[in-house]
Amino acid sequence: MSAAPALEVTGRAEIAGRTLFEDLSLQVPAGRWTCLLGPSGIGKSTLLRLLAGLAGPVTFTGRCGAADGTPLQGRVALMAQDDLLLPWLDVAGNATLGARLRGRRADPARLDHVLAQVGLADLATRRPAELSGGQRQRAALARTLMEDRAVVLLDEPFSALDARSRARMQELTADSLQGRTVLLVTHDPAEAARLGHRIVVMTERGLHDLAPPPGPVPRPAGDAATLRLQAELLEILRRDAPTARAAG
Ligand SMILES: Nc1ncnc2c1ncn2[C@@H]1O[C@H](COP(=O)(O)OP(=O)(O)OP(=O)(O)O)[C@@H](O)[C@H]1O
Repeated sequence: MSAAPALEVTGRAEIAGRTLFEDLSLQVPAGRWTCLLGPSGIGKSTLLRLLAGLAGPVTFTGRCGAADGTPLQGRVALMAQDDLLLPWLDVAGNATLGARLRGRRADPARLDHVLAQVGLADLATRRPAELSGGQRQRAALARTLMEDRAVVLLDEPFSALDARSRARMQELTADSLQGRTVLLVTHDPAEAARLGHRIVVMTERGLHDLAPPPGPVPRPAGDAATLRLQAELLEILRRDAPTARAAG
């Protein structure tokens, strides 16, 4: 894996003739977890797609990419909100798709390890249609972990999981992605408070930066400072428009 770079997105974006954000300035520190929250439709997934080089219908003006100026291509993995599993491939085939698309053979020992980590070792030969929503999401997570990239963009990666699996997958992912630059989009204040070295709320008025609780991630869910931040985040998200200031 190459060294994990810091990321930056500075500029404005428009989609279908509508301004999505203006004068946005987001810095994502190198080798850390940044959690991004905000109301539905504000542009969080769009930011991830821009960083992944998938602009789609978005017109973006500004700087978007690694702060070291080197293209992110080949250094970034995106786990999209939609699991994007190929229906004709089984779990193992989907998890190793990236390697095969690059004309390589995935390391079978690593595949076994990752599938065991996400709890899908016994379901490796199942097709997506034979999986539950949570199992599909874990298959998509396995594919992302198999990519072994320095920059990992996660769009609500644990949203379909039951509480127990969610806690386990948060811990596994935090452990597996140590030292990488991770940008995690989530609607869950508890998740952000557990996992974020940096926590940013995106609103119509801009970015709102919150000080993370002390301690290494993943923080214990019942930790007093983590619970306090969770409550603060919930309050901010319930308010329509928190005081905005550029996160930088
Ligand atoms: N292909 C498209 N054409 C037109 N508008 C789009 C398209 N894709 C997304 N949008 C609009 O862009 C805006 C931002 O979408 P985006 O998916 O980035 O929001 P989000 O903050 O990630 O929302 P959520 O939390 O619901 O996933 C939304 O208003 C959405 O309707």
